Amino acid sequence: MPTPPAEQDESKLLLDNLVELTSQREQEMLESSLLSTLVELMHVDRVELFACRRVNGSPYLCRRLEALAASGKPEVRETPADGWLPPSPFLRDLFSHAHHDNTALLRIPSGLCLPLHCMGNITSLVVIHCGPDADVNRDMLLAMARIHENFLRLLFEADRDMLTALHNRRKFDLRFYNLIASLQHEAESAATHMLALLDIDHFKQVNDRFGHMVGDEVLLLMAQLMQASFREEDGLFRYGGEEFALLLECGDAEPAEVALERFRASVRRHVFPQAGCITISIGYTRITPGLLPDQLLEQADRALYYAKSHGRDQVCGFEKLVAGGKLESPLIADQIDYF
Ligand SMILES: Nc1nc2c(ncn2[C@@H]2O[C@H](COP(=O)(O)OP(=O)(O)OP(=O)(O)O)[C@@H](O)[C@H]2O)c(=O)[nH]1
Repeated sequence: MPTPPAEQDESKLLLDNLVELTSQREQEMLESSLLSTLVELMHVDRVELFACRRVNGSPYLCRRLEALAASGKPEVRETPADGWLPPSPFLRDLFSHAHHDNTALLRIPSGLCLPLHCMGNITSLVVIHCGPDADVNRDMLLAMARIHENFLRLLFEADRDMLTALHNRRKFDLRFYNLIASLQHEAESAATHMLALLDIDHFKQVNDRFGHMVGDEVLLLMAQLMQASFREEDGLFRYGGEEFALLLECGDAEPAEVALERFRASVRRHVFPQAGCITISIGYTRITPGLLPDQLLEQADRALYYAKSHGRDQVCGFEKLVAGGKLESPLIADQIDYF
């Protein structure tokens, strides 16, 4: 029996949305695609996404995205940040009891709440504003959530370093290039952005004296110390081997310098099992709009090289070294090359 035209339209809409959903390569794009798909398939006016995280074991939510029905494709936009807030009472149970229940779909006063998981944690909540009594296709909704989660896991694995679980070089490149592109478009950025390169001192000796497994453990512990020391929104990456990259945002350069120096001192105080005392050297530079990614990386790398060749266990800023006459200004180098 031929399929009725209305069902054909629904199936085509579903397939088109699945194609779009699965072609995304970034978490933000994947989420925006899911919201827009849900608005279309559920025939609702509004779907929202809340990011979830735990601080000292307690869950917090932050409203991030919303999709609104529009003529043609739904309109997806970032919502103004309200900050991280504890979940409302009817959502609290979700985080305590139903945490591992992958089929949870909650009725809430405004409609439905669909939790999304990645690596065993609820990473976001989707709120579908369909009213309390809407008749919904539960199976289809849950299937969409599972497809989204599978792709999220693939993205998570593609973006992470296997040893430390920090973001990897691929993710760094993407984040760094996007940041530079966004700064080019802002006439004057209110925030200061810093790029720092961090390298473990004499790491070869750790491997040589204690073996690669202990070396690997030092890398893993170093990543955990970084996560405990820097803010959630700071970008922390394993750049390669025993080198890490950081992207920090702050009001001006000084707090970033203080944070880097505080981290260097905390590593120096830390006693690593077997390897004992380990030090790090850090080179950083301000992400000045107009400079290319390679130029900025070279500046941070020159500051790191300076730290390494002047005793290690220190934090050096490129701009300060130039101002102090300890490194040649890139402008002078350019002029020499040019003329
Ligand atoms: N265990 C372990 N070692 C690694 C890994 N990646 C790189 N290394 C080692 O890191 C060491 C880096 O050594 P070098 O580049 O000579 O630098 P260093 O000994 O840290 O000396 P300085 O940087 O000059 O202070 C090499 O021995 C690499 O084999 C890894 O994933 N695990």
